[in-house]
Amino acid sequence: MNILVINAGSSSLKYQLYDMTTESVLAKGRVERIGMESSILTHEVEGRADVREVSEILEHTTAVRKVLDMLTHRSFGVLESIGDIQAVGHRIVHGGESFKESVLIDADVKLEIRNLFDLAPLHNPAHMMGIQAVEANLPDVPQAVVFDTAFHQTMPATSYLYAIPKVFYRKHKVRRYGFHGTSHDYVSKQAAAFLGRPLEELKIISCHIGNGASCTAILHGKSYDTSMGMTPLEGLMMGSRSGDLDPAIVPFAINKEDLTLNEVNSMLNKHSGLMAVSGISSDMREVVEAMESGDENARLAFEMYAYRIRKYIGSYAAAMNGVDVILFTAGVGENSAVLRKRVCEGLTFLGLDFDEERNELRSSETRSITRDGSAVNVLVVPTNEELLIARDTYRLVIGKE
Ligand SMILES: Nc1ncnc2c1ncn2[C@@H]1O[C@H](COP(=O)(O)OP(=O)(O)O)[C@@H](O)[C@H]1O
Ligand SMILES: CC(=O)OP(=O)(O)O
Ligand SMILES: [Mg+2]
Repeated sequence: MNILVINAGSSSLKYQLYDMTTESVLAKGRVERIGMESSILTHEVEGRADVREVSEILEHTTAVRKVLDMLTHRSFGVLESIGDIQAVGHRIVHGGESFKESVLIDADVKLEIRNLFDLAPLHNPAHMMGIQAVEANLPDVPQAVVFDTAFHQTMPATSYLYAIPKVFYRKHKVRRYGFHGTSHDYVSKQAAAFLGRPLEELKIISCHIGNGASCTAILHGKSYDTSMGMTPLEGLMMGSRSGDLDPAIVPFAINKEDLTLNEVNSMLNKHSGLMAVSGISSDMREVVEAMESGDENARLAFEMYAYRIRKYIGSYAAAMNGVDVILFTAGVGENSAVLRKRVCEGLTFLGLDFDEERNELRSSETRSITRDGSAVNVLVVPTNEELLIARDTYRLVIGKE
């Protein structure tokens, strides 16, 4: 069975085509700048072709059409016809409290995703465009949705409630949801398999450090607490997001700088984090480069970023009364040895015996970066959200047949 996995953003659409008999990626790519003057489609076929096409793609339906054209292209394609796509799986950032697991799409599911627009105004409307674009192009193909929030639905009330009047939760579902759940779920299972130990026995702290970043305390295989909240703004310092801050700063900024609420929201989501503190970039590679050539603002940004991760690890070790495994994943977590080192340096009190040489080794496989015998295992685990989406979609579609 061939499954197309789609991660639709407001102006972008990433895709991967899986052959589920071997779980191999036949092709992948992304369409960027949808709705702008020159949209860019990048299409990759393992070891065969690399295509970059610039044209005008005004909306998601056309973007999906272009992707399908690419997948069946005479030279760059991997399919005879679009009839060879048997199912489509979508990443949905916000599933609220309605979705505790992945589901096949029907009218009720679409309505519920719409009802959640308020809780994820940047993400869910874009996902809906992706779903509708697939419906328009592949009307008979079953579609599944996989939620970032689903894995965290096991959190206890002590983790998910905010200490504010209950009416906000009752009336408006204001609570902590958590995100990157597909990734935290996948990497925690990979870690247990790597160590050859049952997941149900382990206390894991999973650090998904990418553009968006979150830490999750995974107690015996279930999410117990996580650093993102009602939206993906809470918690760690990120590329362009502030993470935790005193909420009193919001009215203060509105009064003192004459900003609107929307402007403050945009400041905290798009102009804060590494970007704001370094004054250079939201990209960790550029921040590290500047730091290494002596830039003090870049150093401060890096130090704050690492410190916040270490604080969350410490608090989650306390939350679970111990920790067996700390793991790093996603763009920064998988690739930045210097960041991992800085975070782990302050964790010797946990009995963590860091191995600098192992930390420096580059590999696309799961690996340990602590010495044998360390009381806490620190692992680097490559994430693969798309594969998990493809697997869930496959399971749901097969189950229905
Ligand atoms: N070698 C590297 N060293 C440090 N950071 C890196 C490296 N490679 C990638 N990154 C970081 O990874 C981030 C992207 O992570 P990723 O998980 O792909 O993010 P997202 O899926 O949220 O867009 C980039 O912003 C970049 O800072
Ligand atoms: C939820 C979230 O922050 O997603 P991303 O890391 O893709 O921005
Ligand atoms: Mg991501």
